[in-house]
Amino acid sequence: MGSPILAPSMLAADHTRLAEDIKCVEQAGCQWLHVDIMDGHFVPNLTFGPQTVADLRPKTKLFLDVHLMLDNPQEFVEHFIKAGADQVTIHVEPEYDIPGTLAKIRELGAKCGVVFNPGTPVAAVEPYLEQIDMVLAMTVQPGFGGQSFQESVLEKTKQLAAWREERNLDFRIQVDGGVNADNAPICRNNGVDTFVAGTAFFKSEDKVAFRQKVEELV
Ligand SMILES: O=C(CO)[C@@H](O)[C@H](O)COP(=O)(O)O
Ligand SMILES: [Fe+2]
Repeated sequence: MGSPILAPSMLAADHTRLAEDIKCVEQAGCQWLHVDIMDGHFVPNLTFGPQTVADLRPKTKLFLDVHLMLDNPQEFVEHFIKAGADQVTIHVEPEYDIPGTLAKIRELGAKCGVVFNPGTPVAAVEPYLEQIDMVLAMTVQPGFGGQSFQESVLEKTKQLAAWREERNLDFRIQVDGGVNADNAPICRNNGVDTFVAGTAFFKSEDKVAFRQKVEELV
């Protein structure tokens, strides 16, 4: 299990002043920034495109963790990696060439991961575990920030952690949706090492303390 990492989600930032809000993420001592890309088809919402990532890239050294919520991610991974994404995660629910897309992400020099929704069986990601750097277990239905954490998903992160250990694999296990400083400990107890937090991070008065709680430093 990797050391705990907090990845604040840019979705909950002020979209008219992204560069300033990203400075808050850096000042909190974070290493990662989670960037949600939505297409209005796979999820009923729209967010950012490759241009946003390209414009942010020279402004920050944060590890850009790009979560693609697209029906056709295979058509966009190259654009996001060329724009500066450090890692790209792709959903397993749409029909497309998932192993080929993961291989393409790696060839283009980024880390890769797979994502599954709360209603998707954990078995859907099992075929890719040897090919990835991270599995993202959604703890809300994707599309919007500010929803309630679905604790039942942690049975699946526990299963992922068991597979990781039994097979001597080395992927991170991330949760995304409704994550806060109160539910981070139960996530950690179920194998999670990477925590996306949008609303809870940006609303917290003391962002350094928030990070320290989630990363188990206090
Ligand atoms: O991918 C998504 C939503 O689809 C997330 O990354 C959200 O941005 C998390 O926001 P909070 O639930 O933490 O407010
Ligand atoms: Fe996300």
